Amino acid sequence: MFSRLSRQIAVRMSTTAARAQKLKGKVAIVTASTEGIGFAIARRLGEDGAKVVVSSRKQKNVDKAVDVLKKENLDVCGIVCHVGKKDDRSKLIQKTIDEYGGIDILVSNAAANPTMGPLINCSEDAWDKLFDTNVKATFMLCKEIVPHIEKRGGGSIVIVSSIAGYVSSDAIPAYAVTKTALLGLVKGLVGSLAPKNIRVNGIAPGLIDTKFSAALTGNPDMLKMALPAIPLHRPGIPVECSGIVSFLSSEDASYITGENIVISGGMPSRL
Ligand SMILES: NC(=O)c1ccc[n+]([C@@H]2O[C@H](COP(=O)([O-])OP(=O)(O)OC[C@H]3O[C@@H](n4cnc5c(N)ncnc54)[C@H](O)[C@@H]3O)[C@@H](O)[C@H]2O)c1
Repeated sequence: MFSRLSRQIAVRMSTTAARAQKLKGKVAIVTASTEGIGFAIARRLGEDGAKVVVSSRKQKNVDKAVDVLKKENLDVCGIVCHVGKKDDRSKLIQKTIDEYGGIDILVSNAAANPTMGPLINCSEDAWDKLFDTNVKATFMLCKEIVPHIEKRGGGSIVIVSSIAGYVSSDAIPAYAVTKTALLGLVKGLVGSLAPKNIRVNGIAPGLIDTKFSAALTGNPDMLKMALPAIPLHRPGIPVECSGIVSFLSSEDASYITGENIVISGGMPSRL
């Protein structure tokens, strides 16, 4: 039985054409994908052959991102989705089914960061907002999408956490705690999703030049202080987080589940 499975996998993986469009026929949802890391991931999954549903909280940002990607001849559509709102999540799933007939890949990328400063000063409201958006919404979206991936015979989930989930952060420690929780969510989901042939992995970006990190990357003095901790001595750019997500979502990663991959220019990660 296993040798037949090995042969099937080898055949699927050895075709050069299949590798060039390794996500052909797959349908992907990427949350918070109208800019930054999410947009780069949506573009890469589209370039690798997937049909992609982009989303974020504002219609005008969704329209703009869809327009840009369509002009690149990618098969995309979009819808507004605030991941913390159940109704928005349901509409995102329904839109994907209506447009593309199923779901194979989920990339959960949305995150909020409403607070800075010492953890002990974090207000209850900020704590709730962080955990609702970053942790609860991620879990609920996985839970709601899993039956659809299962109907397709299996697929992949990638959860975007952060290097801050490993090393915490003096500046944004409460956000860092939510990202540590996501590292655990990846590990925790493996057991219940493996029997459904759904793999779940995570990426943990380091300092990536986006709006999210602009307070640091856009401030030369702060950036100068941050760079010595990064062996590659520069911030990353969003596209540098995209190839690994395509890989993890593809058959090339068919025996990889429960892993969190750090993309940090060499910044050490440990728990
Ligand atoms: N930029 C970095 O240095 C860095 C480092 C580690 C991890 N990350 C993570 O990468 C992911 C993407 O961040 P980015 O750097 O591309 O920033 P970004 O600001 O470009 O994107 C963040 C996105 O999240 C969206 N968002 C926030 N709350 C949302 C909600 N409730 N529903 C839907 N969308 C929501 C925003 O609209 C925005 O599009 C986040 O999970 C972030 O935590 C970023």
